[in-house]
Amino acid sequence: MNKKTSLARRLVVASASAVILVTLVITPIIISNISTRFESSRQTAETLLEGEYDALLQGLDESLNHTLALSEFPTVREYLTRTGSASSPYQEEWAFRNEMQLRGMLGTLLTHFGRYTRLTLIDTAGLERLSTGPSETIGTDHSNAPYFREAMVMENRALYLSVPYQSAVRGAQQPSYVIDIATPVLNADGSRLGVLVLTLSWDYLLGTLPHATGTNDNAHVWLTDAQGRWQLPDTQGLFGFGESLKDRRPAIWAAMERGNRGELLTGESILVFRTHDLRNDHFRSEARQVTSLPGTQPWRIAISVPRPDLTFLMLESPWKLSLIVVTYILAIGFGLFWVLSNHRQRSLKEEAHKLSKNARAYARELMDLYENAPCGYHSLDEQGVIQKINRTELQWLGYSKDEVVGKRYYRDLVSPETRAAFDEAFSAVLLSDEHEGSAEVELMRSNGDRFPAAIEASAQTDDDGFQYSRAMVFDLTERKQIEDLLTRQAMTDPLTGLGNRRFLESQAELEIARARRSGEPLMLIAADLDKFKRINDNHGHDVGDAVLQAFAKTAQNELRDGDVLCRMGGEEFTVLLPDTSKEQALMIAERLRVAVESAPVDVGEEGAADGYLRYTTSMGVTQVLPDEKTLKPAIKRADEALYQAKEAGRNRVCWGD
Ligand SMILES: Nc1nc2c(ncn2[C@@H]2O[C@H](COP(=O)(O)OP(=O)(O)OP(=O)(O)O)[C@@H](O)[C@H]2O)c(=O)[nH]1
Repeated sequence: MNKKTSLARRLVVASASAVILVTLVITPIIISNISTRFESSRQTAETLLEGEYDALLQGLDESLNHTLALSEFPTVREYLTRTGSASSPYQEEWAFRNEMQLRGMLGTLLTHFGRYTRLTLIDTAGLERLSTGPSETIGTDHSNAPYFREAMVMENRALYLSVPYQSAVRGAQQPSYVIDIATPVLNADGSRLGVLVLTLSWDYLLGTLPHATGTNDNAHVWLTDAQGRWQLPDTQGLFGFGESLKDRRPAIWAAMERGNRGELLTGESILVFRTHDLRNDHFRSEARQVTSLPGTQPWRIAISVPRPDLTFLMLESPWKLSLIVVTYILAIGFGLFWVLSNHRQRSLKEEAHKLSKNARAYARELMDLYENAPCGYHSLDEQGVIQKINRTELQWLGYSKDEVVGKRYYRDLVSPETRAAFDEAFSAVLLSDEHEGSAEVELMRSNGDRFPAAIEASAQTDDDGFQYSRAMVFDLTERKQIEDLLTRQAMTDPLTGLGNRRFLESQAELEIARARRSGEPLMLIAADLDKFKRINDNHGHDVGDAVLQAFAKTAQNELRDGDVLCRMGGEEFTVLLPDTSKEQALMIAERLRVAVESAPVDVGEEGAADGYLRYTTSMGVTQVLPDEKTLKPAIKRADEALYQAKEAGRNRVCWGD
């Protein structure tokens, strides 16, 4: 998985975690809020139900009482008592006044209360005797109407209540719902005079209910008859008048039918309900008995309020919704920020890890270079004690790190002969302005061997001054060997392998000094091959070379180890004889002369007739005098003696004073 995918995945996880976390925190709060709100809604619904119930019954009971009061009104009785046409002008006048009085009173009643739409007086024959309302219908036959038939058999103060129905109302363009309240009109002696019907505006009655229109708290009033028929006009948009709740909401209806009071929860609302049976519960009125059509009572009255849920709460309190949204946004924002900053930190850590890995590898490399460098490295403290030393130098010296670090003075590893040079260089490192010093010394291995080395050191300082001295050490063994070889070559005669004039001079210094120390005489022989030019000329240069080599060999055989034989150039040779007397020197020279004379050189048949070339040598012998610091005077004397030997006929030895 690449880095981008992993970051995207972590961002998603962080967002999801933030959402889950916030949800976990706010869910109990919301649930508690909903439950509090639920309880409050339930109580509101119950309070509203009681209010609606009381208002409905109060309005209805008032109307019942009005009906009863009217039926006992004397003018009403008198009006119904009158039968046939007047027999005298007085009676006619009285009847007219009675009717006017009644009409005036009823008109006042209708306009005063506003809730009644009509009042009808029916005589015992079922004929309408008087009515107030949208139209005069005197003489109409009501004998088959249920309210007439029921009222005609009722006792005093008993009432009949019709179901609400639609009817034309005076002054209104649309028909509206009304309910008829009928009661018998009896004379004081109990004889039946007729029936009084008061028509109550159902719309008006319901309009007095505080929540009938559903404008308060989103509460709705429900009212059905005993069959579940909706008894309210379609003002709340729930059901139409007469619609069957039983068909539309069977579950609710079934629950409502099960008890007189109760509470129901639907998906969207809380519904509290109770029943009211006008036939039994009319005790706030003065009616003795109330009758209604079968199946219309009891009423079921209910209040529904919206059931609080999350959406309800949010819509109810937009600031809560905003708070929740802001909380989610903040949590997600924090989650994303956390992931991004964490990602950055991780990248930095990885980078740092990489850098430190590189640094470690670099340090290892440096350490490797330090330890296995072709030169030695060491660090000394101010006292010259070894603090650090690399593997190369340890191998040269034959020690382990533990044996020297912190334990040995470096100068103890320097040979006593070269220790002064080391001390001087170390002092320069400590004390000189440059804090640098170098020396060529001889170092001693653990097994006692020595080897030449060059040390180049410098001091490491900081604000506190000297910290330690760090030195590079070079093994000079090879260089010395090369130098020695070059020196040897420079001092050696390539033809004979003997030392040359330079070698003689270097040896002369030593021998002169030694002779002076020992007091023993030092002798010098100068030898020169006789007629050598002729050998070259007669036998060739190669034969000449062979003769020179033969002489060197012969002379080496005749001389001791301590004697110094050199070829001075051409056919001239010199011998230094330490600890040798004049007699001995002359004897050695003579022996050499004889040896040469008696040892012809094998040059092959082209070189000589018998294959052997005979040659001789002349020598001058002298002493290197004790007061002479160089060989020069002695060589001069030996050359003079040699010259004498040549002059005297060659192949002889002469002494030179
Ligand atoms: N083959 C050979 N000849 C050399 C070498 N060095 C010098 N000579 C020769 O040695 C000869 C020396 O000759 P001279 O100095 O005249 O002396 P001589 O012939 O020995 O005569 P006397 O010394 O008087 O007996 C010269 O011919 C040189 O060329 C050498 O390395 N090899």
